Amino acid sequence: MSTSLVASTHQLRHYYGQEETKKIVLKDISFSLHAGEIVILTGPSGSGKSTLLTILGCLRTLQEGAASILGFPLADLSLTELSKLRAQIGFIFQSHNLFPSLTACQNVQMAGELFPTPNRIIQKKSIQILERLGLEHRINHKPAELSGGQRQRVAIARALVNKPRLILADEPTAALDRAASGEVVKLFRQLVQSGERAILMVTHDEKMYALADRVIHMEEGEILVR
Ligand SMILES: Nc1ncnc2c1ncn2[C@@H]1O[C@H](COP(=O)(O)OP(=O)(O)OP(=O)(O)O)[C@@H](O)[C@H]1O
Repeated sequence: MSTSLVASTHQLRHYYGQEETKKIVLKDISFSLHAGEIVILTGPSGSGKSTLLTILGCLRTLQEGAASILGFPLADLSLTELSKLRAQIGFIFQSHNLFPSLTACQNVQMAGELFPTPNRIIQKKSIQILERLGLEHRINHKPAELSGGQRQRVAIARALVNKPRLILADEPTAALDRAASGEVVKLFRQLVQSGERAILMVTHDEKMYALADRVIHMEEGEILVR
């Protein structure tokens, strides 16, 4: 396994609310994620898992402590730099936010278009990953014409098409049947094999546990097991 650091935090704290409603939800979180690793984040509902994922994904502002993603300390970045960094992170969240007016293929291509790659290559890659995820018959369908599990697979294809170095996932296989979730597990394994990228995910899927290098357990905003 490579030792290059993909993401790290040092004494990260996060609060919601203000004054009398202010509540701490992340308490001095310090951890590192290295290239080549698949790490699972567990913990009861409300323990702070999603908050941590969204901070690492530059979707939520860093409040206290330090976090560094792909070598960039988040506190030092401008909004433009943060959005460039965000484009290098693959997100798989439960609310998949597909564009309703675009087909499955066009939704995946949108992610590819963030980079200066010729359109035909992006289209080819988008089709390849959709096929890989068993959606070869749904490439030109719009989200409303797809089942929940198919929409989830389009969202996974969109998150992975650029082969991001950091992949953040919240229950990526929850809406999938056995075959589709098996395909996602294989895809994740292949993605980290090169030793260039890392995956941090919240999951209850046993197949993912078999794949993981480490499990981080959170309770009430703290990391209990490293
Ligand atoms: N936008 C918000 N405003 C106020 N409080 C929030 C907000 N989002 C989350 N919280 C609270 O912060 C705490 C941590 O929530 P978070 O969603 O990070 O936990 P979680 O471990 O991901 O939970 P789950 O497994 O249910 O998704 C919870 O007490 C939650 O109620």
